[in-house]
Amino acid sequence: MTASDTDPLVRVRGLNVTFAQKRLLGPTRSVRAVHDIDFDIGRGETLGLVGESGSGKSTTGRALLRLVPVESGSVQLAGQELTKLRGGELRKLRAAMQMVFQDPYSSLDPSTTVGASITEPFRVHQGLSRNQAWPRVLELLELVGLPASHANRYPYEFSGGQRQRIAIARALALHPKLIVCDEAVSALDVSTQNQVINLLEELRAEFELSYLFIAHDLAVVRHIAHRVAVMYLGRLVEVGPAERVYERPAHPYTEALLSAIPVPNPQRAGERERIVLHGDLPDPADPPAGCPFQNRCGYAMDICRESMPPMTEVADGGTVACHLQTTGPRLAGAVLRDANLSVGSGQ
Ligand SMILES: Nc1ncnc2c1ncn2[C@@H]1O[C@H](COP(=O)(O)OP(=O)(O)OP(=O)(O)O)[C@@H](O)[C@H]1O
Repeated sequence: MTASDTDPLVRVRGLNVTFAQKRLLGPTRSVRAVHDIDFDIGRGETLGLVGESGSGKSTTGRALLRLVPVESGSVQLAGQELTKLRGGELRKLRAAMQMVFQDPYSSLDPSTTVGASITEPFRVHQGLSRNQAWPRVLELLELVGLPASHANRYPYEFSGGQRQRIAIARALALHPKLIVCDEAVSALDVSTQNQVINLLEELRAEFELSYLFIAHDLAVVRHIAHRVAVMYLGRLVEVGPAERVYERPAHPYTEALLSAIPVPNPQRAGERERIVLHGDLPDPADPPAGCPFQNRCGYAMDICRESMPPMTEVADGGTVACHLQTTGPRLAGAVLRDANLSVGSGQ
């Protein structure tokens, strides 16, 4: 099957990932980390994937790259089904899809110069010697804003932001189509975060890259995502154009995540009520009945405890899995609060 330029680069349908978790006490249990999710990523598009720790974001990113076993569902890259690939075909795929992690220390060998680390993809995938790959390494370092002369330095000689640039340089080596950035800027201070995000943005525009940009914090994603997908307990609960999601969240969980972002303009500070989510994310091995968010949702109705809401279209863009969309008032911030539904508000 071939894909036209207008088809999405990535097409995920009905993706499920289940882990067997061994426990010290008690039998091994089965945890569905990703539950029947669908999404697309366009060519040159950045999809932000947000949600609390444990919601299944990293597992989703890893499943795209086949770094965790896919239980069922379809993942296509440019029209090619990836879930059935083996051996050499899988290695080719790994060149087209790369991952940048939160902690580049884990991906950069501390005892190897960064230049030598960046030669690795050329050696493994293209059979080049270190000398043959070296000119490309120098180009890549300059592309990510580092002097080529730093190629002979070791990871510990760089700051966190510089190490992340090196990880990005290595990810770019084989001209990928998609980069999964898994909390790639989360450990950096805000100004370094902005610099790395600006770099990612420049590279996206120059090479028509697509990103799955994973972060637990909606504030980080705001500056880079064209669309945002919100994940809760292994499920996507809302997907939509970034502007709409930030201005008019359609899911109470998205609204709560947004309410935790400080409002930069003090004159607007009173406009957004802080919504405190009580309790932790439920145990994914023992999810609540009905909607997975119902036991923490200030708007929960009887139906929410009984049945899983289907994904439905939001009038001004995207989709949401929430009974409010079909039953009762739709969530549109102030509208719901005016309707005097209970919102757990904090300080
Ligand atoms: N290799 C694994 N073996 C067993 N369980 C796993 C494994 N990886 C993830 N899980 C479980 O899957 C669920 C989702 O984890 P995942 O890391 O994908 O979430 P996340 O949203 O990325 O959170 P975080 O930001 O903390 O990484 C969690 O319950 C986690 O314990």
